[in-house]
Amino acid sequence: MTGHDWIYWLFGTLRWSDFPPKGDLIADCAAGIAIAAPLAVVVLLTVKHRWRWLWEEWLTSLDHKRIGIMYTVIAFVMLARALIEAGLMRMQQALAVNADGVVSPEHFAQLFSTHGTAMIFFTAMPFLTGVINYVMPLQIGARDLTFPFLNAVGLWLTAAGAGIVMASLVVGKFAIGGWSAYPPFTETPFSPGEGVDYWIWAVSLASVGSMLSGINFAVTIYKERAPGMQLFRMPLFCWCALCTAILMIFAMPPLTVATGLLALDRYAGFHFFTNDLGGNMMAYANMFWLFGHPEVYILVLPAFGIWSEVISTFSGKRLYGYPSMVFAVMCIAVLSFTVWLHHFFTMGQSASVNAAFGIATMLIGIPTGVKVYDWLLTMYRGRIRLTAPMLFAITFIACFVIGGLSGIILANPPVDFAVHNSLFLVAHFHNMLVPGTLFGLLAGYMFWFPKVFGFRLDERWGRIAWVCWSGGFLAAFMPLYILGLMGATRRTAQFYRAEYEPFLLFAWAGAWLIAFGFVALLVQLWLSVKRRDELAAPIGDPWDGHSLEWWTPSPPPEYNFAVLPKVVDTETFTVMKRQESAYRSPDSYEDIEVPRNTGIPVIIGAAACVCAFALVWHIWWAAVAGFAAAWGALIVRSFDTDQMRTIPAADVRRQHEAWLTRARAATPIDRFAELEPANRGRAVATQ
Ligand code: HEA
Ligand code: HEM
Ligand SMILES: [Cu+2]
Repeated sequence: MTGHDWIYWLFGTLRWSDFPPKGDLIADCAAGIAIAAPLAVVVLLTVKHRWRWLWEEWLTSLDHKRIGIMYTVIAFVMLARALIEAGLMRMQQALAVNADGVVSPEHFAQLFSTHGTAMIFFTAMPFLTGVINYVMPLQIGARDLTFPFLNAVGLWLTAAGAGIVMASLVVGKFAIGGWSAYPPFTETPFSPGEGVDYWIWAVSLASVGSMLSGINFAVTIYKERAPGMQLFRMPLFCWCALCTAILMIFAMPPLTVATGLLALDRYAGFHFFTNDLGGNMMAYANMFWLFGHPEVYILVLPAFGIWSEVISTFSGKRLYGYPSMVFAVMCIAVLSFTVWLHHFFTMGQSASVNAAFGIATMLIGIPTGVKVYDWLLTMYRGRIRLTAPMLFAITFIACFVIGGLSGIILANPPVDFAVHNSLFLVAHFHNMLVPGTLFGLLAGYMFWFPKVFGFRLDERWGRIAWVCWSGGFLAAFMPLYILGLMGATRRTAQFYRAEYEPFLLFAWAGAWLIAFGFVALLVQLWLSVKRRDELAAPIGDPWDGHSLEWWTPSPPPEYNFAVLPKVVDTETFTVMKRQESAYRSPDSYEDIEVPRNTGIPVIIGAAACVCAFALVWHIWWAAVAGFAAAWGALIVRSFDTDQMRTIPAADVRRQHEAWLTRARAATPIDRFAELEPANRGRAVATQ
């Protein structure tokens, strides 16, 4: 064997030249941050002697609440990254009208590919999975998800995928084929090198993780509801979570298959999606969008659930038209599997096929409209409290209707031929994803934060964030509708028409405002942590809530409920408060079983990450080792018969009675002193 063979055997295609410096200032800064930030965390943890705490309390935890929080942390980290990329793209396009701008076309292509991938798979998905993880079991009166171990495996697979996307900042390059990675462009002849492989393995890990989460959520909702919690008594958020879960179960596998087949094409010389030897890229387009369209509803349905909770709570009213809301979500979920072809009207079907899918697409406007009217009617004559989440909700309704209507425009095949892949399309989908999904998740974060940590977030900075995000969104994306109609195409690094410039500059200013919005969120968090004693809300019901999660202490004990609630209504907690039975001592307590912590999911995630990284670089021995380690860890776990831990009834009683005593002693004024002074009067009035 020659020396060169040995290098290939050991390091695959990885060479020194794949490491920084890469000779490009922006790429090197990005690599620097991607190395320095985790290093800083490592140093901080070491200096503060926090490793054991992190491992024992967090990383190995199977508690759905902690897993939910860890998902949210991943989401925030990836949001920061994807926002920086978005800002760079806005800067490039604004500065590159009849000029070179700041990044090369190839770098620009990497930016929209990583931005799209990071936002969809590693920001929005972990965020919504995190919120469902945290809130859904509490709302249905359950002690955990049905499969806590599987839940942790899903988390660590997602983390592994995010790790792979982050690694591409430092080692080699990410794909330039967009978030949808269409072949034949992503086949080896057109995209040699590691970029597409990074995309394939990152997305594969995320897709498997999400499918596992979907199964877990659906089974939990079917099996773990508290006594009396009939399906039609579940809070609307749980219905949305259920429909999301079903979409995850059915929509993720086509993606896993599509990425798998693309991998076979690239690694083993298959021809599924090539233009010759019997391949057909349309098979990919169909599979990708068979996932991709339901995916956009996976992204938006949990947000619909959050909006429903936020709007009803801060309007001091029951949700208007609950059954119609439930049927609307179910209709949207079912219809979302019948419209995927609208993403490629221009790719050669007959006019009648296009018409069928166009009509199916437009039909989704009806159940969505039902929801919009129900939200408006929930607010109508309510005692509205304009807290930060509620302000986001109002912006959402106004903006989402505009984005929905632009979707209906795109659903007309002849019109779509004119604006397909233009900035009009980019405006449409950001108009759904930013005010719909992202604002929804941010509102959920602010709404449930006091539940999770026992103190509220600072309202003033919440409002500042709201102003920046809403104004920034409008400024950044409304000009894109106009640009699209003027003919500007998506995924374009440079334009040569001077009349685009003012709109692009305006959009860039919007991106800055959004960046301030993100900083405002960080300031809000920092200030709130500093002022946590003042903002404390330990009794657990800071907003005068309706559903069961507000009936536990904040933060809730690891077993969620000392005694399981008896559910009598969609708004059981409101009923309990009215009957003054919410804080009564139960007749008896029982021992509670909770899952023991285990490091195996972390090992599986780490092994999967190694395997994926090795596959990207063709380091076969490491890929096999990673794969074997992941499955080996799973097999080891299957022999572990001591997976549960019992919390004695006496401990449960002690903790619970202490909280009850405090809760009973609190007058309504005390309880709502947990609210910002401006809102206190109104909240007390709603009591
Ligand atoms: C959260 C994400 C999200 C959501 C909710 C939607 C919702 C909708 N989308 Fe969008 N869409 C995307 C994200 C989303 N989309 C993305 C990411 C892409 C591009 C991907 C890519 O190419 O990279 C895309 C692309 C896309 C296309 C492809 C265009 C092209 O490639 O050329 C089309 C075409 O039909 C479309 C249509 C619609 C429609 C009709 C809805 C409807 O669901 C909207 C329904 C809502 C309303 C209509 C408003 C409220 C209703 C009323 C007030 C009632 C009255 C109105 C009527 C009865 C009409 N979308
Ligand atoms: C909030 C500020 C955001 C800004 C300023 C922004 C900006 C951009 C820009 C400039 C592009 C490239 C458009 C082009 O092709 O010319 C883009 C693409 C994209 N964005 Fe965003 N974005 C934002 C938020 C989001 C969010 C929250 C999501 C998803 C949840 C998202 C998902 C996408 C996707 C999927 C693409 C397409 C990538 C591709 O072409 O393959 N974006 N964005
Ligand atoms: Cu679609």
